[in-house]
Amino acid sequence: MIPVMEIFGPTIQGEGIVIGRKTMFVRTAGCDFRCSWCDSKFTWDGTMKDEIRMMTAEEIYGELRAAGGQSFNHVTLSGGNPALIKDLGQLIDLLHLEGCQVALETQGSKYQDWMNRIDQLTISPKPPSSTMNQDLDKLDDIISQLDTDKINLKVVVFEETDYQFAKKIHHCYPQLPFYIQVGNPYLDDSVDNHTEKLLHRYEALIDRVMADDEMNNVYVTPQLHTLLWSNQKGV
Ligand SMILES: C[S@@+](CC[C@H](N)C(=O)[O-])C[C@H]1O[C@@H](n2cnc3c(N)ncnc32)[C@H](O)[C@@H]1O
Ligand SMILES: Nc1nc2[nH]cc(C(=O)O)c2c(=O)[nH]1
Ligand code: SF4
Ligand SMILES: [Mg+2]
Repeated sequence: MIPVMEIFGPTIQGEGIVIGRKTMFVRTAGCDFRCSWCDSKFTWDGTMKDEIRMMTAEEIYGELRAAGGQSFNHVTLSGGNPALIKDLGQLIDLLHLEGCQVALETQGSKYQDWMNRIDQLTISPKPPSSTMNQDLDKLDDIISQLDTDKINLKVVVFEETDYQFAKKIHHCYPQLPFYIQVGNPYLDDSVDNHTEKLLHRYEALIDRVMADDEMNNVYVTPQLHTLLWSNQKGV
């Protein structure tokens, strides 16, 4: 069984290596981290615990089709930390059988043997501003068990210490595609539009990377969905 917090889409993947891709989302409940700026706290802080549903892979697939019809062939699994859930392998296999590609977002704290069956696996180690103390040996152990052609790294940056952390991670794994993503501090879920402020922060991060001759092989990205829809749920 899989603890599901929400199923939504089709929408665009707003982040990372498949940014812009038409995709459905399955968001699992529960996380082993507590990032200070987590934009999906409702997956772990108890405020929406009544909405968690224990579902089989078949039930999730049925709901994806009910929401998206035939209008998708890509599904993103996020959370919370979907890597906590052993049974997710059944959903990944079913989605593949049904002709869908599968992406997954995780922070690199847990390994599952289904990870090598993900088409685009994004690992997003947490920088100092998150207040998490990412175990870099564990991260290394996980990365060493994965196919390098399937994984990419994404580090969120709010401040200079985060930027230095991002650099360190990139230089540990120069062979992996590296995404540096601007942090969003505007986490209220009102429909207030924070686009202009977010674009300023994005531009500042671009300037930082452009001036740095040790960060040439990187992608600097915003959260596209956040520019469009702020931190609304379900988009
Ligand atoms: C909500 S997390 C869920 C998956 C997994 N727990 C993780 O952190 O990778 C999905 C992505 O959103 C990023 N994220 C979370 N809060 C953010 C924020 N306030 N600004 C920018 N990115 C954020 C995370 O770093 C991660 O890359
Ligand atoms: N559109 C959209 N793109 C996303 N990329 C990563 C997301 C996430 O919360 O993991 C996310 C999300 O919540 N919505
Ligand atoms: S690891 Fe991901 S889901 Fe968990 S608290 Fe951090 S950003 Fe949120
Ligand atoms: Mg999100």
